[in-house]
Amino acid sequence: MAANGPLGVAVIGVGTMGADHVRRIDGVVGGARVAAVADVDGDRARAVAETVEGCAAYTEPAAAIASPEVDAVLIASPGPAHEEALSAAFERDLPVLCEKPLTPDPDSALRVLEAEQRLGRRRVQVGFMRRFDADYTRLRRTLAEGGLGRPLMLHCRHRNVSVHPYFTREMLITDCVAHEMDSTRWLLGQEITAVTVLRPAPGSGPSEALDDPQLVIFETDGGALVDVEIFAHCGFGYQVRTEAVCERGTARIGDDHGMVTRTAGRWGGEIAQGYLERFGDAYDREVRLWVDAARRGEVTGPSAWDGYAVAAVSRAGVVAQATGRRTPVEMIERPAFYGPGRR
Ligand SMILES: NC(=O)C1=CN([C@@H]2O[C@H](COP(=O)(O)OP(=O)(O)OC[C@H]3O[C@@H](n4cnc5c(N)ncnc54)[C@H](O)[C@@H]3O)[C@@H](O)[C@H]2O)C=CC1
Ligand SMILES: O=C1[C@@H](O)[C@H](O)[C@@H](O)[C@H](O)[C@H]1O
Repeated sequence: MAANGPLGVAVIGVGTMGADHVRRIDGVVGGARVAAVADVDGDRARAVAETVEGCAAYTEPAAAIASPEVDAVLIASPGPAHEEALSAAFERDLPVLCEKPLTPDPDSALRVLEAEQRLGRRRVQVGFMRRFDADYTRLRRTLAEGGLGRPLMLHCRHRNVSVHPYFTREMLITDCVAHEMDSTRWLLGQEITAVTVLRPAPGSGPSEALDDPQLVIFETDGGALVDVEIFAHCGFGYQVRTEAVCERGTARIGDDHGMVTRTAGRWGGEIAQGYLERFGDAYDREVRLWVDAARRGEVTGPSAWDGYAVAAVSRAGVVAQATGRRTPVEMIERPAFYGPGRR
Protein backbone atom coordinates (compact mmCIF):
# COMPACT_ATOMS: atom_id res chain seq x y z
CA MET A 1 0.00 0.00 0.00
CA ALA A 2 1.42 3.38 -0.99
CA ALA A 3 1.77 5.73 2.01
CA ASN A 4 -1.72 7.10 2.73
CA GLY A 5 -3.04 5.38 -0.42
CA PRO A 6 -6.11 3.14 -0.39
CA LEU A 7 -5.80 -0.44 0.83
CA GLY A 8 -5.84 -2.73 -2.24
CA VAL A 9 -8.29 -5.57 -1.51
CA ALA A 10 -8.64 -8.89 -3.35
CA VAL A 11 -12.17 -10.30 -3.05
CA ILE A 12 -12.21 -14.09 -3.45
CA GLY A 13 -15.57 -15.47 -4.58
CA VAL A 14 -17.97 -12.90 -6.04
CA GLY A 15 -21.37 -14.56 -5.67
CA THR A 16 -24.05 -13.11 -3.38
CA MET A 17 -21.80 -11.96 -0.53
CA GLY A 18 -18.59 -11.29 -2.48
CA ALA A 19 -20.33 -9.05 -5.04
CA ASP A 20 -22.05 -7.16 -2.21
CA HIS A 21 -18.70 -6.65 -0.44
CA VAL A 22 -17.17 -5.40 -3.73
CA ARG A 23 -19.96 -2.79 -3.96
CA ARG A 24 -19.40 -1.89 -0.31
CA ILE A 25 -15.62 -1.45 -0.61
CA ASP A 26 -15.97 0.47 -3.87
CA GLY A 27 -18.78 2.80 -2.81
CA VAL A 28 -19.49 2.75 0.93
CA VAL A 29 -16.29 2.15 2.90
CA GLY A 30 -13.52 4.73 2.51
CA GLY A 31 -9.79 3.99 2.53
CA ALA A 32 -9.85 0.89 0.33
CA ARG A 33 -10.28 -0.12 -3.30
CA VAL A 34 -11.03 -3.46 -4.94
CA ALA A 35 -7.76 -4.22 -6.73
CA ALA A 36 -8.67 -7.77 -7.80
CA VAL A 37 -11.48 -10.30 -7.73
CA ALA A 38 -11.23 -14.06 -8.20
CA ASP A 39 -13.97 -16.55 -8.90
CA VAL A 40 -13.81 -20.06 -10.36
CA ASP A 41 -16.61 -18.82 -12.60
CA GLY A 42 -14.55 -16.61 -14.94
CA ASP A 43 -17.58 -14.87 -16.47
CA ARG A 44 -18.78 -13.87 -13.03
CA ALA A 45 -15.30 -12.61 -12.05
CA ARG A 46 -15.07 -10.49 -15.20
CA ALA A 47 -18.61 -9.13 -14.86
CA VAL A 48 -17.96 -7.98 -11.27
CA ALA A 49 -14.46 -6.61 -12.10
CA GLU A 50 -15.98 -4.49 -14.88
CA THR A 51 -18.06 -2.61 -12.31
CA VAL A 52 -14.91 -1.29 -10.59
CA GLU A 53 -12.26 0.94 -12.16
CA GLY A 54 -8.82 -0.68 -12.29
CA CYS A 55 -9.96 -4.05 -10.92
CA ALA A 56 -8.32 -7.23 -12.33
CA ALA A 57 -10.28 -10.48 -12.74
CA TYR A 58 -8.83 -13.93 -11.97
CA THR A 59 -10.14 -17.47 -11.85
CA GLU A 60 -7.32 -18.60 -9.49
CA PRO A 61 -7.59 -17.14 -5.95
CA ALA A 62 -3.83 -17.61 -5.39
CA ALA A 63 -3.03 -15.51 -8.50
CA ALA A 64 -5.23 -12.64 -7.28
CA ILE A 65 -3.72 -12.80 -3.80
CA ALA A 66 -0.18 -12.76 -5.28
CA SER A 67 -0.81 -9.51 -7.17
CA PRO A 68 1.46 -6.68 -5.96
CA GLU A 69 -1.63 -4.41 -6.05
CA VAL A 70 -3.16 -6.46 -3.21
CA ASP A 71 -2.63 -5.48 0.46
CA ALA A 72 -5.53 -7.39 2.06
CA VAL A 73 -7.89 -10.27 1.26
CA LEU A 74 -11.66 -10.66 1.71
CA ILE A 75 -12.72 -14.29 1.32
CA ALA A 76 -16.33 -14.89 0.23
CA SER A 77 -16.10 -18.23 -1.53
CA PRO A 78 -18.01 -21.21 -0.04
CA GLY A 79 -16.70 -22.50 3.32
CA PRO A 80 -14.80 -25.57 2.02
CA ALA A 81 -12.63 -23.24 -0.17
CA HIS A 82 -11.61 -20.94 2.71
CA GLU A 83 -8.58 -22.86 3.99
CA GLU A 84 -6.75 -22.73 0.63
CA ALA A 85 -7.36 -18.98 0.22
CA LEU A 86 -6.31 -18.34 3.82
CA SER A 87 -3.03 -20.22 3.20
CA ALA A 88 -2.30 -18.07 0.14
CA ALA A 89 -2.96 -14.90 2.17
CA PHE A 90 -0.76 -16.17 5.02
CA GLU A 91 2.11 -16.76 2.55
CA ARG A 92 2.13 -13.00 1.99
CA ASP A 93 1.32 -12.18 5.64
CA LEU A 94 -1.78 -10.22 4.53
CA PRO A 95 -4.74 -9.24 6.73
CA VAL A 96 -7.88 -11.24 5.93
CA LEU A 97 -11.61 -10.81 6.43
CA CYS A 98 -12.91 -14.36 6.02
CA GLU A 99 -16.66 -14.86 5.70
CA LYS A 100 -18.12 -17.40 8.10
CA PRO A 101 -17.59 -20.26 8.51
CA LEU A 102 -13.81 -19.88 9.01
CA THR A 103 -13.84 -23.46 7.73
CA PRO A 104 -16.73 -25.92 8.02
CA ASP A 105 -14.91 -28.44 10.30
CA PRO A 106 -12.61 -28.20 13.33
CA ASP A 107 -9.65 -30.11 11.82
CA SER A 108 -9.15 -27.57 9.04
CA ALA A 109 -9.97 -24.69 11.43
CA LEU A 110 -7.21 -25.94 13.74
CA ARG A 111 -4.73 -25.95 10.84
CA VAL A 112 -5.66 -22.31 10.20
CA LEU A 113 -5.17 -21.46 13.91
CA GLU A 114 -1.74 -23.07 13.89
CA ALA A 115 -0.69 -21.33 10.67
CA GLU A 116 -1.79 -17.95 12.02
CA GLN A 117 0.13 -18.50 15.24
CA ARG A 118 3.28 -19.27 13.20
CA LEU A 119 2.96 -15.78 11.68
CA GLY A 120 3.24 -14.39 15.22
CA ARG A 121 0.31 -11.95 15.07
CA ARG A 122 -3.40 -11.99 14.30
CA ARG A 123 -4.15 -11.90 10.57
CA VAL A 124 -7.77 -13.14 10.44
CA GLN A 125 -11.11 -11.53 11.23
CA VAL A 126 -14.09 -13.89 10.75
CA GLY A 127 -17.30 -12.48 9.24
CA PHE A 128 -19.60 -12.90 12.25
CA MET A 129 -21.36 -9.66 11.36
CA ARG A 130 -24.02 -9.86 14.06
CA ARG A 131 -21.35 -8.54 16.45
CA PHE A 132 -21.55 -5.27 14.47
CA ASP A 133 -25.36 -5.06 14.43
CA ALA A 134 -26.90 -2.29 16.55
CA ASP A 135 -29.60 -4.58 18.07
CA TYR A 136 -27.18 -7.38 18.97
CA THR A 137 -24.72 -4.88 20.45
CA ARG A 138 -27.51 -3.40 22.58
CA LEU A 139 -28.67 -6.82 23.77
CA ARG A 140 -25.11 -7.75 24.78
CA ARG A 141 -24.71 -4.48 26.69
CA THR A 142 -28.06 -4.98 28.44
CA LEU A 143 -27.08 -8.48 29.57
CA ALA A 144 -23.64 -7.31 30.70
CA GLU A 145 -25.09 -4.44 32.76
CA GLY A 146 -26.83 -7.07 34.89
CA GLY A 147 -30.14 -5.32 35.59
CA LEU A 148 -32.10 -8.29 34.26
CA GLY A 149 -30.08 -10.75 36.34
CA ARG A 150 -28.28 -13.82 35.05
CA PRO A 151 -29.32 -15.01 31.56
CA LEU A 152 -30.97 -18.43 31.86
CA MET A 153 -32.09 -19.14 28.28
CA LEU A 154 -31.93 -17.75 24.76
CA HIS A 155 -34.78 -18.42 22.34
CA CYS A 156 -33.54 -17.89 18.78
CA ARG A 157 -35.41 -17.95 15.47
CA HIS A 158 -33.49 -18.05 12.19
CA ARG A 159 -35.67 -18.15 9.09
CA ASN A 160 -34.64 -17.67 5.45
CA VAL A 161 -37.00 -17.17 2.54
CA SER A 162 -34.84 -19.80 0.80
CA VAL A 163 -31.21 -20.92 0.58
CA HIS A 164 -28.93 -21.78 -2.37
CA PRO A 165 -29.93 -24.98 -4.23
CA TYR A 166 -26.52 -26.50 -3.33
CA PHE A 167 -27.28 -26.34 0.42
CA THR A 168 -27.04 -29.66 2.28
CA ARG A 169 -28.68 -30.69 5.52
CA GLU A 170 -25.31 -30.28 7.28
CA MET A 171 -25.08 -26.69 6.04
CA LEU A 172 -28.17 -25.81 8.09
CA ILE A 173 -25.76 -26.29 11.00
CA THR A 174 -22.39 -25.19 9.54
CA ASP A 175 -23.64 -22.19 7.50
CA CYS A 176 -26.86 -21.04 9.21
CA VAL A 177 -26.81 -22.02 12.90
CA ALA A 178 -23.09 -21.09 12.91
CA HIS A 179 -24.31 -17.52 13.54
CA GLU A 180 -26.24 -18.53 16.70
CA MET A 181 -23.18 -20.47 17.90
CA ASP A 182 -21.12 -17.31 17.66
CA SER A 183 -23.77 -15.00 19.07
CA THR A 184 -24.41 -17.35 22.03
CA ARG A 185 -20.68 -17.33 22.90
CA TRP A 186 -20.49 -13.56 22.41
CA LEU A 187 -23.71 -12.59 24.19
CA LEU A 188 -23.25 -14.87 27.19
CA GLY A 189 -19.45 -15.13 27.40
CA GLN A 190 -19.88 -18.89 27.74
CA GLU A 191 -18.72 -21.85 25.68
CA ILE A 192 -21.20 -24.32 24.20
CA THR A 193 -20.64 -27.78 25.66
CA ALA A 194 -23.28 -29.99 24.00
CA VAL A 195 -25.70 -29.93 21.07
CA THR A 196 -29.01 -31.74 20.47
CA VAL A 197 -31.00 -31.56 17.21
CA LEU A 198 -34.71 -32.34 17.00
CA ARG A 199 -36.71 -32.43 13.77
CA PRO A 200 -40.42 -32.25 13.08
CA ALA A 201 -41.75 -33.96 9.94
CA PRO A 202 -40.23 -31.65 7.29
CA GLY A 203 -42.07 -29.12 5.19
CA SER A 204 -42.80 -29.94 1.56
CA GLY A 205 -40.91 -28.75 -1.56
CA PRO A 206 -37.25 -27.77 -1.06
CA SER A 207 -37.59 -28.23 2.73
CA GLU A 208 -38.13 -31.96 2.30
CA ALA A 209 -34.62 -32.81 1.07
CA LEU A 210 -33.04 -30.73 3.85
CA ASP A 211 -35.21 -32.04 6.71
CA ASP A 212 -36.16 -28.43 7.21
CA PRO A 213 -36.98 -26.92 9.72
CA GLN A 214 -34.92 -28.16 12.68
CA LEU A 215 -34.67 -27.28 16.37
CA VAL A 216 -31.09 -27.07 17.63
CA ILE A 217 -30.43 -26.92 21.38
CA PHE A 218 -27.14 -25.81 22.98
CA GLU A 219 -26.04 -26.34 26.55
CA THR A 220 -23.36 -23.98 27.85
CA ASP A 221 -20.66 -24.19 30.50
CA GLY A 222 -22.45 -21.42 32.42
CA GLY A 223 -25.59 -23.55 32.72
CA ALA A 224 -27.65 -21.71 30.08
CA LEU A 225 -29.91 -23.39 27.51
CA VAL A 226 -30.31 -22.03 23.98
CA ASP A 227 -32.88 -23.17 21.44
CA VAL A 228 -32.58 -22.25 17.76
CA GLU A 229 -35.28 -22.80 15.18
CA ILE A 230 -33.59 -22.98 11.79
CA PHE A 231 -36.06 -22.80 8.93
CA ALA A 232 -34.12 -22.51 5.66
CA HIS A 233 -37.06 -22.38 3.24
CA CYS A 234 -39.80 -20.64 5.23
CA GLY A 235 -40.80 -18.81 2.06
CA PHE A 236 -42.22 -15.64 3.59
CA GLY A 237 -39.32 -13.57 4.91
CA TYR A 238 -35.92 -13.36 6.60
CA GLN A 239 -36.33 -13.36 10.37
CA VAL A 240 -33.52 -13.48 12.91
CA ARG A 241 -34.77 -13.05 16.45
CA THR A 242 -33.19 -13.58 19.86
CA GLU A 243 -34.95 -13.41 23.20
CA ALA A 244 -32.91 -13.59 26.38
CA VAL A 245 -34.76 -14.90 29.43
CA CYS A 246 -33.03 -13.75 32.59
CA GLU A 247 -33.65 -14.02 36.34
CA ARG A 248 -35.57 -10.72 36.53
CA GLY A 249 -36.83 -10.09 33.01
CA THR A 250 -36.46 -10.68 29.31
CA ALA A 251 -34.95 -8.78 26.37
CA ARG A 252 -35.82 -9.47 22.73
CA ILE A 253 -34.36 -8.25 19.45
CA GLY A 254 -35.24 -8.96 15.82
CA ASP A 255 -38.94 -8.24 15.74
CA ASP A 256 -39.95 -7.18 12.26
CA HIS A 257 -39.60 -3.46 11.62
CA GLY A 258 -40.79 -1.17 8.90
CA MET A 259 -43.95 0.80 8.42
CA VAL A 260 -47.14 -0.50 9.99
CA THR A 261 -50.35 0.22 8.10
CA ARG A 262 -53.89 0.02 9.42
CA THR A 263 -56.75 -0.06 6.98
CA ALA A 264 -60.03 -1.80 6.24
CA GLY A 265 -60.16 -3.53 9.61
CA ARG A 266 -56.64 -5.01 9.39
CA TRP A 267 -53.10 -3.94 10.26
CA GLY A 268 -49.78 -5.06 8.80
CA GLY A 269 -46.03 -4.40 8.69
CA GLU A 270 -43.04 -5.47 6.60
CA ILE A 271 -40.68 -8.42 6.87
CA ALA A 272 -37.11 -8.17 5.48
CA GLN A 273 -36.55 -10.54 2.58
CA GLY A 274 -32.87 -11.33 3.12
CA TYR A 275 -29.70 -10.84 5.13
CA LEU A 276 -28.32 -8.18 2.77
CA GLU A 277 -31.29 -6.01 3.79
CA ARG A 278 -31.52 -6.99 7.49
CA PHE A 279 -27.78 -6.82 8.21
CA GLY A 280 -26.69 -4.19 5.62
CA ASP A 281 -25.54 -1.70 8.29
CA ALA A 282 -23.71 -4.44 10.21
CA TYR A 283 -21.76 -5.54 7.09
CA ASP A 284 -20.86 -1.89 6.42
CA ARG A 285 -19.53 -1.44 9.97
CA GLU A 286 -17.73 -4.81 9.90
CA VAL A 287 -15.87 -4.05 6.66
CA ARG A 288 -15.13 -0.43 7.60
CA LEU A 289 -13.53 -1.46 10.91
CA TRP A 290 -11.55 -4.23 9.17
CA VAL A 291 -10.21 -1.75 6.59
CA ASP A 292 -9.36 0.82 9.29
CA ALA A 293 -7.50 -1.79 11.34
CA ALA A 294 -5.65 -3.17 8.29
CA ARG A 295 -4.48 0.33 7.41
CA ARG A 296 -3.01 0.55 10.94
CA GLY A 297 -1.33 -2.85 10.42
CA GLU A 298 -3.76 -4.58 12.82
CA VAL A 299 -6.56 -7.14 12.74
CA THR A 300 -9.39 -6.92 15.29
CA GLY A 301 -12.98 -8.28 15.58
CA PRO A 302 -14.00 -11.96 15.80
CA SER A 303 -10.84 -14.05 15.62
CA ALA A 304 -9.77 -17.34 14.10
CA TRP A 305 -10.25 -18.75 17.62
CA ASP A 306 -13.93 -17.77 17.43
CA GLY A 307 -14.05 -19.42 14.00
CA TYR A 308 -12.47 -22.59 15.42
CA ALA A 309 -14.88 -22.67 18.39
CA VAL A 310 -17.85 -22.46 16.03
CA ALA A 311 -16.38 -25.21 13.82
CA ALA A 312 -16.04 -27.44 16.92
CA VAL A 313 -19.67 -26.81 17.92
CA SER A 314 -20.71 -27.37 14.29
CA ARG A 315 -19.12 -30.81 14.31
CA ALA A 316 -21.13 -31.76 17.40
CA GLY A 317 -24.21 -30.32 15.70
CA VAL A 318 -23.71 -32.35 12.54
CA VAL A 319 -23.26 -35.55 14.59
CA ALA A 320 -26.33 -34.72 16.70
CA GLN A 321 -28.30 -34.09 13.52
CA ALA A 322 -27.30 -37.46 12.06
CA THR A 323 -27.74 -39.55 15.22
CA GLY A 324 -30.55 -37.77 17.05
CA ARG A 325 -28.36 -37.92 20.18
CA ARG A 326 -27.16 -35.21 22.55
CA THR A 327 -23.54 -34.70 21.46
CA PRO A 328 -20.78 -33.16 23.61
CA VAL A 329 -18.54 -30.53 22.00
CA GLU A 330 -14.83 -31.37 21.82
CA MET A 331 -12.40 -28.50 21.54
CA ILE A 332 -8.80 -27.64 22.42
CA GLU A 333 -7.85 -25.21 25.18
CA ARG A 334 -7.80 -21.61 24.00
CA PRO A 335 -4.18 -20.79 23.02
CA ALA A 336 -2.61 -17.87 24.95
CA PHE A 337 -1.99 -16.26 21.51
CA TYR A 338 -5.74 -15.43 21.35
CA GLY A 339 -5.65 -13.63 24.69
CA PRO A 340 -7.60 -14.15 27.91
CA GLY A 341 -11.38 -14.58 28.04
CA ARG A 342 -13.66 -17.03 26.39
CA ARG A 343 -15.28 -15.29 23.46
N1 LIG B 1 -22.13 -13.15 6.94
C1 LIG B 1 -23.25 -13.46 6.31
O1 LIG B 1 -24.34 -13.07 6.71
C2 LIG B 1 -23.22 -14.30 5.09
C3 LIG B 1 -22.11 -15.04 4.82
N2 LIG B 1 -22.09 -15.87 3.76
C4 LIG B 1 -20.86 -16.64 3.55
O2 LIG B 1 -20.22 -16.09 2.40
C5 LIG B 1 -19.62 -17.15 1.64
C6 LIG B 1 -20.18 -17.13 0.24
O3 LIG B 1 -21.57 -17.35 0.29
P1 LIG B 1 -22.54 -16.85 -0.91
O4 LIG B 1 -22.05 -15.56 -1.44
O5 LIG B 1 -23.91 -16.96 -0.39
O6 LIG B 1 -22.29 -18.00 -1.97
P2 LIG B 1 -22.51 -17.94 -3.56
O7 LIG B 1 -22.70 -19.35 -3.99
O8 LIG B 1 -23.56 -16.94 -3.90
O9 LIG B 1 -21.12 -17.39 -4.10
C7 LIG B 1 -19.93 -18.11 -3.97
C8 LIG B 1 -19.04 -17.74 -5.14
O10 LIG B 1 -17.76 -18.35 -4.93
C9 LIG B 1 -17.35 -18.95 -6.15
N3 LIG B 1 -16.42 -20.03 -5.83
C10 LIG B 1 -16.68 -21.33 -5.58
N4 LIG B 1 -15.54 -21.97 -5.27
C11 LIG B 1 -14.56 -21.05 -5.31
C12 LIG B 1 -13.15 -21.11 -5.10
N5 LIG B 1 -12.54 -22.25 -4.74
N6 LIG B 1 -12.43 -19.97 -5.26
C13 LIG B 1 -13.04 -18.81 -5.63
N7 LIG B 1 -14.36 -18.71 -5.86
C14 LIG B 1 -15.11 -19.81 -5.69
C15 LIG B 1 -18.63 -19.39 -6.84
O11 LIG B 1 -18.44 -19.51 -8.25
C16 LIG B 1 -19.56 -18.23 -6.48
O12 LIG B 1 -19.51 -17.17 -7.41
C17 LIG B 1 -19.88 -18.43 2.41
O13 LIG B 1 -18.79 -18.66 3.27
C18 LIG B 1 -21.12 -18.10 3.22
O14 LIG B 1 -21.26 -18.86 4.38
C19 LIG B 1 -23.14 -15.96 2.89
C20 LIG B 1 -24.27 -15.24 3.11
C21 LIG B 1 -24.41 -14.35 4.24
O1 LIG C 1 -24.67 -16.34 6.62
C1 LIG C 1 -25.76 -16.38 6.13
C2 LIG C 1 -26.16 -17.37 5.10
O2 LIG C 1 -25.02 -18.09 4.63
C3 LIG C 1 -27.14 -18.33 5.72
O3 LIG C 1 -27.66 -19.17 4.71
C4 LIG C 1 -28.29 -17.59 6.38
O4 LIG C 1 -29.08 -18.53 7.07
C5 LIG C 1 -27.77 -16.57 7.37
O5 LIG C 1 -28.84 -15.91 7.99
C6 LIG C 1 -26.87 -15.59 6.67
O6 LIG C 1 -26.44 -14.60 7.57
